[in-house]
Amino acid sequence: MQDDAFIELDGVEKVFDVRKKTGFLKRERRQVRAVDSISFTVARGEMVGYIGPNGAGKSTTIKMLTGILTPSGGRLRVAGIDPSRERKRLAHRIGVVFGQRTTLWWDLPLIDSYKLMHRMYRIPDGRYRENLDRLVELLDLGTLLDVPVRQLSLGQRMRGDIAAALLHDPEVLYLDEPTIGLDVISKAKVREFLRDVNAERGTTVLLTTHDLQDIEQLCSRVMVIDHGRMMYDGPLAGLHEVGEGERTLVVDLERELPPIDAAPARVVKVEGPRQWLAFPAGESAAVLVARIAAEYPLVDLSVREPDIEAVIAKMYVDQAGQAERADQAGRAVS
Ligand SMILES: Nc1ncnc2c1ncn2[C@@H]1O[C@H](COP(=O)(O)OP(=O)(O)OP(=O)(O)O)[C@@H](O)[C@H]1O
Repeated sequence: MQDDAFIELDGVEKVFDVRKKTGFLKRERRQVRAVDSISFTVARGEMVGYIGPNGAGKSTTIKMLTGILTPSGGRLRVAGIDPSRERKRLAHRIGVVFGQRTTLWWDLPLIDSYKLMHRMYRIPDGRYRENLDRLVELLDLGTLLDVPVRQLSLGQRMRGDIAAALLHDPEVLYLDEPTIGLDVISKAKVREFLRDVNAERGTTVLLTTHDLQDIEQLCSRVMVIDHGRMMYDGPLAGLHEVGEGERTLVVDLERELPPIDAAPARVVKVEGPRQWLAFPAGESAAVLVARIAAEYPLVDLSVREPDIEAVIAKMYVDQAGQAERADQAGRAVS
């Protein structure tokens, strides 16, 4: 592992047991491998994007990093601490913002949530006041402190949540969709603030988002996860290589069996009798299927194009479309 690694994951897995009702009094047990042998390190002071399609395993990873969930396997450390074993000790060193949910008290004025956090985190009085003043100024919260949280707009609430996550000077900040639903101006404010916190305080930031502009404007590195597996870890500019040249064959066998042996295809995931095989795009799927069918009890199959590539392409197309529409609107006005 890197010496300056602040966040370290080595072969981390999370498997959920899911029970599904399949009939009257009949339930079927199934395992969902939400995070599948993920390894990465983040250095102190780095700002890294963590992206992927819905259900890819991003939130599950963040929940393990905060200690809310215990990994099913592998090794995970944040600031040298095992999050699930020492959740309280870690809580003093991390800040979390879930864009879709608030950590603030809904019916209380914003300032009362901060006062409660002051006590909960046992922040020394001087430090609390200094941080509060700085955050109120930077996030433009002055006129909002006496307003009950439920009366805040989404953008105001988000700024309130970000301040709450930073009051105790955490060394690492996990942001799960911090700009979701915000207008262009609020997005710009939040991004500018995060850039400053990272630059001035050296706060390590892990950012989950569906908005590639968040990544473009904030992160020099991006990690892409799909079906619980790391697909890409590198600069944003290299993203177009993700998934290029590979397709996936999803095979349903009659029963659970050891991973299928069909080189050059390789098994990338197994869930009960279902196996996922990645194979070079240039190979014939029909030949591969015939080979597997001759040796294994095949029930069903499908060929999938790389999901992540499609998702990222879609993100780019959506954003290019938005930029074009904004451009056209701007031209119409002028
Ligand atoms: N508590 C749980 N019990 C069972 N399955 C779960 C649980 N939490 C997550 N999962 C499953 O694990 C997989 C990964 O979910 P996760 O929420 O981590 O994805 P995500 O990448 O954050 O998605 P999104 O972008 O939609 O928030 C999904 O298949 C999800 O249904």
